[in-house]
Amino acid sequence: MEELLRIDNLCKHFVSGKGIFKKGYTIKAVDGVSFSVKRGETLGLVGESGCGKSTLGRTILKLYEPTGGKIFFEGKDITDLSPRAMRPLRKEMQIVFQDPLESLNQRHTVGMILEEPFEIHNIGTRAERKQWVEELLVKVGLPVEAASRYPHEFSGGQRQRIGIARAIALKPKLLICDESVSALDVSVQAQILNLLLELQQEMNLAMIFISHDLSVVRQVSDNVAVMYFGNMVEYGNAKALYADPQHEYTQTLLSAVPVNHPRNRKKKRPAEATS
Ligand SMILES: Nc1ncnc2c1ncn2[C@@H]1O[C@H](COP(=O)(O)OP(=O)(O)OP(=O)(O)O)[C@@H](O)[C@H]1O
Repeated sequence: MEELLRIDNLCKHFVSGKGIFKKGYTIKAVDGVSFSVKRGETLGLVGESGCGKSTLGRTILKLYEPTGGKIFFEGKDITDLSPRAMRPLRKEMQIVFQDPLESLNQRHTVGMILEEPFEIHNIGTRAERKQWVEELLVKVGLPVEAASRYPHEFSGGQRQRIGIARAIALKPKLLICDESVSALDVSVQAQILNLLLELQQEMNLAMIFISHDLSVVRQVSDNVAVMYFGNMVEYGNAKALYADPQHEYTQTLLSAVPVNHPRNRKKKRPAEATS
C-alpha cells in the first residue's frame, strides 16, 4: 500500500495568554510526533484527555500552523503552504468532530449543509449539486427527505451521519475522526463505526481515528499511536500493540479498560447495523 500521509517530528506549541497556565508559559501540546498512514488504512490515536490528540489532528490538517517538523501529503511537503495554497488540498483531507450540533450550521437545512462544500469549491451546477446531496444522504443511510430538515431535528447518531456525509462530499483521501463516536450510545456507536468502515472500503479512505476509548480504537485500527503529554510513546500494529504493549504507559492505559465492558467482548469489527 502506498503512503498517503507522513509526519516527521511534528510539533505544536501554544504560548499561554490566560487560564490555568502562567502568561507566557509554553504548552507543548504536540512535541515531536512522527508516523505515516497508507491509503485505505486506519491509524488509531489514543491517550488521555489533554495529551494532544485533537491538536495533532488539527495540525495535520493545518487548521493550526505547526511550530516545528514536517507534514507530507502524497509525498508533497505541505508544512509551509499558505492557506490559499492549501485550498485545493482541503478537498483531500476532512475531519468529523465529536458533536455535529456544534460543527454544523444549525440555521441551515441539511441540504444546504451538504451542498456547501461543492459551492465553496465551485463544483457542479445547482441541479447536479442537488443530485449529489441526495446521493450523499443515501450513502450515509439517511432518507433523501432529510435534506429539507434542520440538524436539531435528528438524533445524535443521525447527526453524526450528516457530519460524515459532509466530510466525504468531496471524496477525500484522508478522514480524521476526532472522538466522532464518543458521545453516542454503544449500539449507535457500532452503527456509525460500521458506516465508517464501509465508506473506507468503498472509497479507499485513510483514517486517523482519535479516541480516548481504547476498545473502540481496537475495532477499527490497523496501527495505533499512543500519546502521552504531547509525545508519542508507542506506535505499531494494532493487534501486536494490544496483545503485547511495550511501553509502561500503554500497559497502564490498557489495564484501565474494564474487562467486562460489552464493547470489549467484540474482538473484531462491530456487529451489523440495525438502524
Ligand atoms: N488553542 C489552544 N491554546 C492553548 N492551549 C491549547 C489550545 N488547544 C489545546 N491546548 C492545550 O494543549 C494540550 C492538548 O490539548 P488537546 O485538546 O489537543 O488534547 P486531547 O488529547 O485532544 O484532549 P481532549 O480529548 O480532552 O480534547 C492541553 O494542555 C490543552 O489545554
